Amino acid sequence: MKKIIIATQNKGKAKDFEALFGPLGYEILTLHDVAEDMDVEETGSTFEENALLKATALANHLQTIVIADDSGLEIDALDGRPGIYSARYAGEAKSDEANMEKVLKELENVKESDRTARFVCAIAVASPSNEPFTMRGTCEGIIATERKGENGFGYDPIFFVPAENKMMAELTTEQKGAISHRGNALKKLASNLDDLFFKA
Ligand SMILES: O=P(O)(O)OP(=O)(O)OP(=O)(O)OC[C@H]1O[C@@H](n2cnc3c(O)ncnc32)[C@H](O)[C@@H]1O
Ligand SMILES: [Mg+2]
Repeated sequence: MKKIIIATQNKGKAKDFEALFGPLGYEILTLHDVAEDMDVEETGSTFEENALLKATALANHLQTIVIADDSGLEIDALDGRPGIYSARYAGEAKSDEANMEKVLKELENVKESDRTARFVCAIAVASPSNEPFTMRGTCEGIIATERKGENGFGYDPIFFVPAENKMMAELTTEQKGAISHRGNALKKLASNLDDLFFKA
């Protein structure tokens, strides 16, 4: 099977990518498979900058083409926070539970019509020989007042998707991929995957 390497430590993201790439005939490898110890500092000020940092570091290390994803949740009532700090919003321990708790508390007195938010995903593609590039996908939603659903990861249990009339964590991985920020970013790449990764 053709393999695509993703520079991520996040198992939830890896699962999303497996559902997106699997049907196209690709197997996913992550940092756990190819460079367990690699931890790139996310010092950029945008999703794109951070995705480029992660993809370029691993592409240089492995001398092959690599994808990275930098993503997060932008909440309008919080001026776009947690944004690029989504993974560590409640502290360096990177706890999904604590992050959701913090968001729910900050929105305690915010009415439903003002709880609009979006997931954002920047995907970077880097290789040793070509200029790296990025693409962005988004997914609009509303922050609920309590958790619901068992699927997904991160903020999925508090993110209501009006288009599906369900929480993100109530969707299957396949359903999520069809409407998610990650799926929408990848759609821009999918048409020329083979050209990019497996040029004869
Ligand atoms: O950097 P890597 O190793 O890829 O893993 P990470 O979890 O640190 O990833 P990011 O730096 O891109 O931070 C993304 C955070 O945004 C949130 N997030 C991103 N995509 C999400 C999704 O599809 N569903 C729920 N939360 C998501 C979640 O808290 C992630 O930890
Ligand atoms: Mg990260």
